[in-house]
Amino acid sequence: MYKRSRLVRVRGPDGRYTFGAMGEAEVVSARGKGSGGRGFTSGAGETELQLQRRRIVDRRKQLLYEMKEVRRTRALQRAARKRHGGANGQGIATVAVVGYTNAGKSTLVSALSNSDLYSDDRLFATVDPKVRSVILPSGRKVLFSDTVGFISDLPVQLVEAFHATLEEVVEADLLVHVLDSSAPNLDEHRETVLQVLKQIGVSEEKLQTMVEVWNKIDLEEEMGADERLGDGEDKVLGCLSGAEDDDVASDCDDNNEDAVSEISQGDNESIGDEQSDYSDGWLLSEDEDETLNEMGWKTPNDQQSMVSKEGTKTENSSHSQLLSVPHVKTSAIIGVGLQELLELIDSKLKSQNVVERNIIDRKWRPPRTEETDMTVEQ
Ligand SMILES: Nc1nc2c(ncn2[C@@H]2O[C@H](COP(=O)(O)OP(=O)(O)OP(=O)(O)O)[C@@H](O)[C@H]2O)c(=O)[nH]1
Ligand SMILES: [Mg+2]
Repeated sequence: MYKRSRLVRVRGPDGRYTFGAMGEAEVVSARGKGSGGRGFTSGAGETELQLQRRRIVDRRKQLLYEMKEVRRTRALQRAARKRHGGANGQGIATVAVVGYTNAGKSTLVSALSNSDLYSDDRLFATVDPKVRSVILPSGRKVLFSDTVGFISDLPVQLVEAFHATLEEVVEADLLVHVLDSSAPNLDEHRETVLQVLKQIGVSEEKLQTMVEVWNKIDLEEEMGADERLGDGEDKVLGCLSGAEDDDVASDCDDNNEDAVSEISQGDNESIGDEQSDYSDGWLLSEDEDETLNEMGWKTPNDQQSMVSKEGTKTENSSHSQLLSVPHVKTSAIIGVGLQELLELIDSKLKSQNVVERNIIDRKWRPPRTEETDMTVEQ
């Protein structure tokens, strides 16, 4: 969608008109025959611009279809997991590991499960959740779901794209929030993650029971707070979060600036309706709001109004989160704090079971009537 809204005719370095950075200024006939760009078209056909647009639309359709399939498969897998009993007949509990991108989620899940998940020092290393089974100290088996990392102001399209992944989070029995303790903006990261969790419909109750892990404590000892985040990473995040800092903003736009300045007046007609959504309209284009509503998600607009309506409430709850201390400090790399984390997860799941059982007990207790009282007395 981003590319689609940026398909404009621009003058290339050789003086020829091209589409975007790489397109060709050819006029292509309906049969796909190029006419050499000499202004000659053979009958009704598609211009290169239309062709490029159609390709993008088709590709998007295909990807949306595939995502639907992924969601369907995962839903079936989750249902199967719930059916297959754990120790006492209930399904195997799932623990979703969430957190800001690059916090070390994959590394931590790998360390906990003695397996190897792909981890990398870059944004969005994980885009597909992987499930790993882990035996807790009590002997109980649980499944850890490594998830995609969050970033501030997750664009609508990305929220949509990660929907299947984020469903795993909503469905999980317990959430483990991994924070990079060496990140200078740890509080912002925490806020972002909480916002996204709320946005995707995680219940307040689950947020309350969420375990907070401060990872990378080995780095904490090694370096000072100021030299923590790499320059490049800051900039990328700045672009994604629409930062208004001049330095960052100009860096983000560098790639597009030439193209923008070189759009000549005569090109307006070929730009057509692209013109209207050229400037960042891709974030909110078309039916996105509808799509999200269909999924039962809160759109960014909803969320804004939700924040302003429930301003005090949101502030209060996030404030209490901000003041909270980490439950566990870990280093996924050198293996510190892992046992402690597993023990905490064990006890959280145990207490959850007790609460659930209490609710069921209460639900099934027959109503107290005089007759039953008398029966008991006899
Ligand atoms: N020093 C140190 N580095 C760590 C630790 N845990 C993870 N890393 C490094 O941090 C980087 C990111 O780790 P990942 O596990 O890919 O992070 P992630 O949270 O899964 O990232 P996304 O999948 O992009 O959301 C990698 O280079 C890891 O080696 C840790 O405890 N200490
Ligand atoms: Mg990862």
